Amino acid sequence: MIRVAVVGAKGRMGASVVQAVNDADDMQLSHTIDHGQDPAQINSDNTDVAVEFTVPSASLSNVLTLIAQGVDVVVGTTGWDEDKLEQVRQALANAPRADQSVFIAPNFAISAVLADHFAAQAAKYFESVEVVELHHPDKIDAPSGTAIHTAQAIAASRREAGFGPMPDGTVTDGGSRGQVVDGVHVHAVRLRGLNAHEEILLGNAGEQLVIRADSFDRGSFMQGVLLAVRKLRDGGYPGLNVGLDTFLDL
Ligand SMILES: NC(=O)C1=CN([C@@H]2O[C@H](COP(=O)(O)OP(=O)(O)OC[C@H]3O[C@@H](n4cnc5c(N)ncnc54)[C@H](OP(=O)(O)O)[C@@H]3O)[C@@H](O)[C@H]2O)C=CC1
Ligand SMILES: O=C(O)C1=N[C@H](C(=O)O)C[C@H](O)C1
Repeated sequence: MIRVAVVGAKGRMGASVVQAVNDADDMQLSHTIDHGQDPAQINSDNTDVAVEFTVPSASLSNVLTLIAQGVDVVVGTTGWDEDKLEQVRQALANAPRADQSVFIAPNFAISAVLADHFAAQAAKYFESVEVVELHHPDKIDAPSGTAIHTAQAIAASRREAGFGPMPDGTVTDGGSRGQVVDGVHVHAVRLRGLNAHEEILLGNAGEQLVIRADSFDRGSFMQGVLLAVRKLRDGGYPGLNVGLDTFLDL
């Protein structure tokens, strides 16, 4: 049995992970931790893998604590940048176990991971690309971590293809052109009734391709979360890995 701890267990995602672990034949829940509780209760004597879904302002500290406790960590919380990722790499270099793993995924839903992958492939064939993400209104960060990741993948693909900036004659902008991530405009919609959705719009003169992923409920993320837990428990992914495509044959 894989012993799994959940950090952020009372949250929307954390509660779904608790249920998914309880429903899995090969896993047992070791600890549930939420705001105000010390994640250092989790250690390598009681837990194999900790799953972390909290808030961007708390996630790095939780992950560093769990690394020091000798536990592998699967992280779904957003808000990661290169500086934070480097702190995780440094902590792993000094971790209690030589083969310790941290796995971070901007999105655990296969539809979103494939949309991201296809968008990067398609980006080198289109003059214009913009990203629209649409979420439930309780989400605290915008744009979504997934949309930032998608925009960065599109930008890398365009750079590789030797593309310059996209055509854009905008002169006045009160904010309606969205946030520019690595040269790609990203727009965020917050609407009651939505869960997690992303559209990538790609345009050439006279044609358009739209790639869209919809997560209608949080169950869509659970298969990816459990896959990551099993992969880390089986070993073979020491250090820091980012993105569910790490485990997929894309
Ligand atoms: N990678 C993926 O596939 C997905 C990622 N996400 C991301 O996951 C994160 C969580 O989302 P969601 O579950 O909707 O958010 P919620 O606000 O529902 O849950 C966050 C939980 O973390 C708790 N929390 C806050 N600070 C700490 C702390 N220091 N230690 C432990 N627990 C803490 C909160 O408690 P309290 O409210 O009392 O402060 C709350 O219970 C977000 O960053 C979101 O973008 C979401 C869906 C999918
Ligand atoms: O907060 C959410 O709900 C989600 N957050 C992640 C993100 O910001 O990309 C993943 C998914 O979009 C759901």
